[in-house]
Parts: sequence; C-alpha cells; structure tokens
Amino acid sequence: IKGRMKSKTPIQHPPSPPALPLIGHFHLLGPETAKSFQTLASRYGPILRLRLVSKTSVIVSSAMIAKEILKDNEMNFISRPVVGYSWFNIYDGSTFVFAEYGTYWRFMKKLCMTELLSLAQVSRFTDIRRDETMKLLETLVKCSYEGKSCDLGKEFLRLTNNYTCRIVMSTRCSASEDESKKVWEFIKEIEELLAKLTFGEILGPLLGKLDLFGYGRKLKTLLSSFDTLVEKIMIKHEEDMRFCRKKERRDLMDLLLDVYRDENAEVKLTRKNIKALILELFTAGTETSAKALEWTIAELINHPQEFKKLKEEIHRVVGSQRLVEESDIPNLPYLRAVIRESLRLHPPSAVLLRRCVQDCKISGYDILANEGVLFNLIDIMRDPSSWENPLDFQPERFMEKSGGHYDPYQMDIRGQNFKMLAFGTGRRGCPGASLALAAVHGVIAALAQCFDFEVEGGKEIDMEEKAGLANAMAHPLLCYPITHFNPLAVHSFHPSQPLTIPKLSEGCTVKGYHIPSKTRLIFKFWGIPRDPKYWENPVEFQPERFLTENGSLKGQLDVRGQHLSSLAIWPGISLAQQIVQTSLAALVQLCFEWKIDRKRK
Ligand code: HEM
Repeated sequence: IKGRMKSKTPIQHPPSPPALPLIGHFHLLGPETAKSFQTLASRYGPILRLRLVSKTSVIVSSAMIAKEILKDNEMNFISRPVVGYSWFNIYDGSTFVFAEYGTYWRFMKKLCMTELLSLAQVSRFTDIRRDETMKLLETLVKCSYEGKSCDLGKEFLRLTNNYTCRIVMSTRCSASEDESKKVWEFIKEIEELLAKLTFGEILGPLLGKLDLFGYGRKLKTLLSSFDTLVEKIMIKHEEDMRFCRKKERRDLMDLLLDVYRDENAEVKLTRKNIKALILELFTAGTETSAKALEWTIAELINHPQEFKKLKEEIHRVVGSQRLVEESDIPNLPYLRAVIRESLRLHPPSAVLLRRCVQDCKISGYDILANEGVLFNLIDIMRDPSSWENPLDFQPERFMEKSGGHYDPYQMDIRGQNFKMLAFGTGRRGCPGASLALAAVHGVIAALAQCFDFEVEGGKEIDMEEKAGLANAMAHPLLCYPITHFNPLAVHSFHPSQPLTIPKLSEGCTVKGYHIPSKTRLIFKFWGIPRDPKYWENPVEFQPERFLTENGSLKGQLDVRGQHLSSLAIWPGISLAQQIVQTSLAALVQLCFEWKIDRKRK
C-alpha cells in the first residue's frame, strides 16, 4: 500500500495467479518445482510474479525476457538474492557466490577467471582428470568382467569430487587420502542440508531463525568441522612453502595463499575467504559436473543410433590403438553436440538466481528493488519458439546442416546465446565452465570409446527428474558395462586382466562343443602365457627369453595379439607400454635402490 501511495503511476506487476492468505502461491508448487513453474508459465506467460510465504520472486521462462534482463539490464541484476541459511553459515559475509556486486566480488571473479579456473590452469590439470578417468574405467572394466551392474551416478560423483580435491588442495599435500575423503563426505552432507534449508528459507526470517527442524544447527556444526579440517590442510601448505618442500605442482590453495600473503594485493584476503571459496568450488562444481555426465550417458543409452554415431566419430578420429584424450575434443564435433544437447535438455543448475537492485521496467512490467528473479532454465532451453521438437534428444541440431561441422553460434554455451543458458551469462556467469566442459567431454568420450551399457531386462533408462530444483535423476543410473576397448590391460608377466570378447555375435562350434550366440568369452591369461607348451620354465621370471643371443628383441615380443602365447595386451598398448616402460625406467635408472623388509620376505 505504501509503495502504491508513493508512486504517481500504478505499479504494473507481472501477472500473478490468485494467492492464498499467508502462504501466497506456495500451494501451486508441486514436488517437481521446475514443472510447476512451467505449468504456471503456460497459463500466465513467460514472466510472472509469485509470493511464497515471505518471499516474492519473479519467474522468467523465455529467452527473450532473459536477454532483456541479463544483457540489456545486466548491472541492475548482477547481485544474487540473500539466502535465509546465511544465519547458520559461519562464512556469511565472506562468500563469493553470494557476494554483493562490489570490490570483493570483482577481485575474486578476476582471480577465478585469470588464475584459478583459467583455461591455462585447466589444461595444467589435464593429467589429474585423466588419472581419475582411468580409475573410473578400471571400475567399469571390473564390473564388466564380473558381470556386475554399476551405479554410474555414484561413480561420477566420486570422480568429480576426487579431481576437484586434487586440483584444489592436492590430496598428496594433505598427507593422506583420508583427508580428501573426509572433505568430500563433509561436502556431501553440507549440500544435502543446504538443499533442505533453501526450501525452508521461504518460511521467512522468523520461522527460519527458529530452525524448527534443526537443520541450521547441524549445518553450523558441519561447517565448523569442515573449517577445522581445511585449516589443517592450509597450515600444511604453508609449511611446505616455508621449508621450500618440492612439489609436483602448485594447487589452487597455494595460489590463494600467495594472494593471502601479498601485502600489495588490491583486496586483503582472509583465511575465512579462502575456506569459503574452497567450499563453494566444491558445492558449485562437483555435483553439477556429475549430473551432466549422468544425464548425458543416460540419453546416449536410450538413443543407440546417436551413441553409435558418437562411437564411430571417436573411432574415425582416434582409432583403436589408444584412449581418446581431451586434446582430441576439438576434432570431435559430434561429441560436442551431444554434450550441448544434454545440457540443453537437462541443465544441472535448473535455475539462475538474481536480485533486482533498483526498480525497473522489464517487458512493460515493474520489477521492484530487492525482488528475486528466478530464470527457469528448463523452460527456457525447452522453449518451442526457440527449438524445434524441444523435448527430443537431437545432437544434430547443433551441427551445421551441411557437412556435419558444428555451428559456432549454436554451440556457444557461455552466455551469448540466450536460448542456451546452462552456465548462466555475463559477468556473473559460471567461472568453472572450462573445467566442467573439459572433464565432461573427456569422460563421455572415454566411456563411448570403451563401453556399451545394458540396462537390466533390456529396458530403457527411466529419465524421471527428482523432486525439487536440483534437476537430478530420480532413480539410480544402474547399468551393466560391456567392455569393447580396454585401455588398461598391460603386457606383463602378471597380466592385469583376463581377455574378454564382449559377446559372441553368432553361435559356433569349438572342439565339438556348441557355443550359443551372445555367450561372453573369457580367455584366462594365467593359463595362456604360462602354458608349458609354449614357454620353457613358464613360471620363472626370465626376461632373456625375449632376447636373441646378440641382445636384440625376438619375434615373441609381439604382444599385440599375433603371438597367441603372449596375449596379454589390448589396443591400449601404446599408452600402456609408454606408462609402464617410462616409469619403470625412471625408477630403475634415476631414483632408487630398493631394500626388502627381510622379516616380511
Ligand atoms: C556442468 C557443470 C556446471 C554447470 C552446469 C554450472 C552452472 C552454473 C550456473 C548456471 C551458474 C550461475 C550463473 C549465473 O548466475 O549467470 C554458476 C555459477 C558458478 N559456478 Fe558453475 N557450473 C558448473 C560447474 C562449475 C565448476 C566445475 C565450478 C568450479 C570448480 C563452478 C563454479 C561456479 C561459481 C564459483 C559460480 C558463481 C559465480 C558468481 O557468482 O560470480 N561451476 N554455475
């Protein structure tokens, strides 16, 4: 009323459904919040105003209005709404993601874009992502040989948490892997609590502060334990610097500590700022990237034609002698189209949150200062006026019509294309996009090259979305990997894997026994390379057996499968041999002599 009396012209709010006393429009939101917004948008238009108990928010569901707000009025919508759980956040006032637009936020954003998460930094950590990807492949190969199913969602979360831990604070520097495991156990619990508190927040400050369900107190305790652990890791980093201990590489914590100690820095960072940022890098980066992986592989499993096309592209470009690398990504346009299509249909952050700084007009409606604005990305990126058959998974839509090249404008996912806002846009857009994209492309390419996936009972993956705004899959992504390219098998006296041919396509007869089609064949390496028919003293370690008298290599060294008595290798040979030979040579030549603990034999 006060607002109306003050203004000469009546305020023209965006359309709004009838509200109930006290709870406002709360009753109109179903468990699938994004879908409820969608239903309301189809009745009231692409911009509408909702009151949820104590909070008033404007909901935007069209690319055009998103552009008007986020591009034409960027500075007026550059801050984020204040979140209720700040009462329980020990880092309140020190965070980056929810920082007001101002000197601190600008300083931190620049630091993220030019140092911490810059393209150069992301490529410096390629080997860490590769290493973690190999661990994932190893798990899947194991499941494949044992005929066990695998919860891919869990594995993806483990992968993104692990490489983030290593990039941010090198598990090796933190003395034991236990510490990194603890960090991500904290993060998991903190994320769960934040989701609960974000929902409870709409109850308003009075009820919110009462903390009826006790989530706030639990969050405070968890954050304090996280703080103690990260402080310990920080002290170790500082000791390493002080005593000039040699490190393989400098991680993000080292870079942040440099700024912390820099007397001339534009902004004096506190320890609290550093810890808050570390927490936010985890909460903003790990689950989002894991969800992107999960949705993409689920779509590919449900779309065998597209999956096959992706495999063929990788085979054409990379061949079958080595594992696909992140450096191959520029030459894999279909892969890039697949990732974009998955992010379009299933944005891991389903909404963008901004706050209006000063009263302004958008599409003829008044948006008032301090009103929150929520951009429903699912609606925007499935808008039929922007996308043909918007609900279908069609990576081809990102390719130019002729010649299968990609269309650079369509492919832009960093915010200049307002139909495609998976990473947000403008100054407040996601600074982790390069890291996330490198990881997601690398992992999906490796999975497509190495595996097929079967769902129990030959069914399709259920693509139902979980309740709430998290845009996660409602059901665990359980499937059976079938290895058709194993990059891990290494030639050695102790072959690491049995050789498996995924499935026999047609039945056949071997030595009088009928083997029906679809049987999985396993060749036991223990048997073949130790067969006394082929090898003298087969269980003795005698490298000389591979050498001629004048010291050159014998034909038997062929480990690529022509020599049946030495079947230990798979097409990952070049990579595998390089890793094993170079590390072994370095260990022997340069570094160490080994002593055995005699008591233990
Ligand atoms: C597929 C993975 C990811 C997706 C879909 C995603 C998406 C987003 C979105 C939509 C925003 C809000 C942008 C806006 O308001 O315009 C955002 C912000 C942010 N993201 Fe990401 N993100 C991902 C991965 C990452 C990673 C790996 C990191 C860092 C390790 C990260 C760090 C951040 C930070 C710090 C912000 C806040 C930026 C600010 O307020 O200025 N994100 N992200």
